[in-house]
Amino acid sequence: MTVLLEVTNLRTEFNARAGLVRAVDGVSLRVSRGECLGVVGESGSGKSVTFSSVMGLVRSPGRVTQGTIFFDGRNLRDLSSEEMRAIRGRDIAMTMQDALTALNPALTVGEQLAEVLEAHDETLPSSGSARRAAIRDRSVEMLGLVGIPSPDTRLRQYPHEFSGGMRQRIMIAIALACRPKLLIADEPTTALDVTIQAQVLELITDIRERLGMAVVLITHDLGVVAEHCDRVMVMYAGQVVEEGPTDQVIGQPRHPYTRGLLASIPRPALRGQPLTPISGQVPDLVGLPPQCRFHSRCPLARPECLVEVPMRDAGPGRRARCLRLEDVE
Ligand SMILES: Nc1ncnc2c1ncn2[C@@H]1O[C@H](COP(=O)(O)OP(=O)(O)OP(=O)(O)O)[C@@H](O)[C@H]1O
Repeated sequence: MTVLLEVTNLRTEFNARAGLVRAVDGVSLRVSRGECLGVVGESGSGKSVTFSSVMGLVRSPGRVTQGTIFFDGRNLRDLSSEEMRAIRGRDIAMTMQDALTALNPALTVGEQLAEVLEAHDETLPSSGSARRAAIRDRSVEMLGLVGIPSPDTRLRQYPHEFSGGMRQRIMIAIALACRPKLLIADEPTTALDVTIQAQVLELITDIRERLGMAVVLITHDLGVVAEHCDRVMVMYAGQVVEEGPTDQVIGQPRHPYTRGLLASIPRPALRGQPLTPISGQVPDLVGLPPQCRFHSRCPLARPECLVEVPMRDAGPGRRARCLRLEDVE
């Protein structure tokens, strides 16, 4: 499979009152065309900031200060904000955790879909009425694709007229309207009930297979990862700590943090369980010394772990950031 997104050594910092917060520190990752990468980790581990950085959506006081972000052969960090705007929506789309705040309350769903299509769909006819008709047809098709009944009438309604699950679907419809090569879905099912959660995820997987799109699924739910992702990346305190094929990482985790995450969840009930592992807390990201960040919570920690730990080979297609990998079997 060819690589679609390749991020190398990404660092994103926030200038906060308490000091410089290194929310993302040396993150490298790859997403191949058509594959689904799961991204897991406790709250505050840097999942959203990593992918907001990829999208060029980090706002002041935040800033990407290091690294390359190659997408489809171009380093996105070299592009102007206008070029990035063109890529967002057309090539890469991101759905946010909260559909209500991501959607514009003042515009109908049809107007919001039309806005995206107007900006990015180069296949639309150029003349007035034919163009309007094509936009309408495409919008109805997109709402149909995400399972909104009576899309014709629903296009004229505003976001508040839809249920939470429907709003998630609409956000996905808008994200998919221009058939992006990559969909980044940030907690696509938070705040949805279990049945709707399953439907939204099925929908993303189904569309992924039909359109050959790559997906990054950011989630707290390892059951969701097990069911939908080819590979998984585990983040801790701004760094990737383990990465590899989903079945292997979940079946035989190598990093003590991943083991902790999994040990806290009874296996048959992998799905729907919150990630509340291991005692202790994620370290404060201000002024962290260059050493293993999991050290203070790690059952295997030794004094020699107080050094900067690189990602290491952990088996075929697998890597983990731990000096004691050989002892974790
Ligand atoms: N605007 C900001 N100002 C200062 N620090 C920020 C800001 N936004 C994010 N951060 C820092 O970045 C860290 C990582 O945040 P991020 O939202 O990426 O975590 P996450 O893993 O996606 O968490 P969650 O699962 O809760 O969404 C936060 O803990 C916080 O320290």
